[in-house]
Amino acid sequence: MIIKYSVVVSPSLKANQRQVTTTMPESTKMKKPDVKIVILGDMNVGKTSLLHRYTERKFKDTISTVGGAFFLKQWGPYNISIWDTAGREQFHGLGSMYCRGAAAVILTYDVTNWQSLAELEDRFLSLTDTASTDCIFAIVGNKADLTDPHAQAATSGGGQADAELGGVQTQPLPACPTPPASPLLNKQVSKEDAMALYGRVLRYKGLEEKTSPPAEKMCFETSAKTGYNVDMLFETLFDMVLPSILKKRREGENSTVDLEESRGSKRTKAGCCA
Ligand SMILES: Nc1nc2c(ncn2[C@@H]2O[C@H](COP(=O)(O)OP(=O)(O)OP(=O)(O)O)[C@@H](O)[C@H]2O)c(=O)[nH]1
Ligand SMILES: [Mg+2]
Repeated sequence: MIIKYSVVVSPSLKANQRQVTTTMPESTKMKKPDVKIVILGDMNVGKTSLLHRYTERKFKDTISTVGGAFFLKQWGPYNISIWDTAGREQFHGLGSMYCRGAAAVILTYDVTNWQSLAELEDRFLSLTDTASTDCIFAIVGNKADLTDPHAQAATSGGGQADAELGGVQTQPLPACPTPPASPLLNKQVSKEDAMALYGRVLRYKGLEEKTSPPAEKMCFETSAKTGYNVDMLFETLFDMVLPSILKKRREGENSTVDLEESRGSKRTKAGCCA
C-alpha cells in the first residue's frame, strides 16, 4: 500500500521562514512512519520520476518539484516514508529540514551530466548533517537508458505495486509494440566516479569504509523511464533500514512510562513514608 502526501511551502518567504503544510487525502488518517528515506539531487536529474516509477509503475510527465512530497510505503509490518525534494536552488534551505532524522539518503545525479554529480558534493552533502548518525547513503545515477543499451531495453515489472495501489485489482495490459531504440548519448559519469564519491561521502560523515556497506552495493545506475534497477534500489534500502526501525522501536519501548506502575510505586512510597 502506498499513500502520497504533498508538502506545500510558500516560496515567497525566506527559506528559514517558510511555512510547511502537509496535505493528505481527506479520508486517510496518517499512519506514523517508522523510518524516513530522503531523495536529494540537482533539479532535472529525475528524483520525482524515480518515485513515480517505483510507486505507480509509470514514467509520466513531471513538473519541477516545489517544496516536497512524501510517499508512505508499507513494507511488511513497517511504514517507510520516502521524501521527494526540490532540486531547485530556491528551495535549498528546506533540504536539511527534510533530512532530519533520515535513516537513508539517496544522492541522485544524471549519468549524462557531470555537473549533477559535482553538485551532490558541493551543495547537497552538507544538507545530510541533520540525518541520523547511522544514516545509509546510496549514490544513484539516473537516466541510464540514455547511455546504456541494457537500461534502454529494460521494462519494469508492474504487478506488485499496481496491485498494492489502493488495493485495486488490475488486468495485465496488452503487449505494446517495442518503440524503436533511440541513439545512445555519451555517458559523462562512470560508475567508478560514483563509487569514488561514495568513498568521499563516508569520509565526510566520519565513517569507516571497512564497517560501512561497500560502494559496489550502494552505487546504482537506474532509469526511471524504463524501470531499470528502480525496484532494486528502493528494496535494497528498505532491507537496510530495518535495523534502524527495530532500534527506534526498542528505544520507544524503553522510554515508555508505564503509568500504572508509576502510580503503584508512588502509592508504595507514600505508604512507606506514612
Ligand atoms: N530519458 C530519461 N529521462 C528521464 C528519466 N528520469 C527523468 N527523466 C526526465 O527528466 C526530466 C526531469 O525529471 P524530474 O523527475 O522532474 O526531475 P527532478 O529531479 O524531480 O527535478 P526537480 O523536481 O526540479 O528537482 C523530465 O523531463 C523527465 O521526463 C530517465 O530515467 N530517463
Ligand atoms: Mg521533482
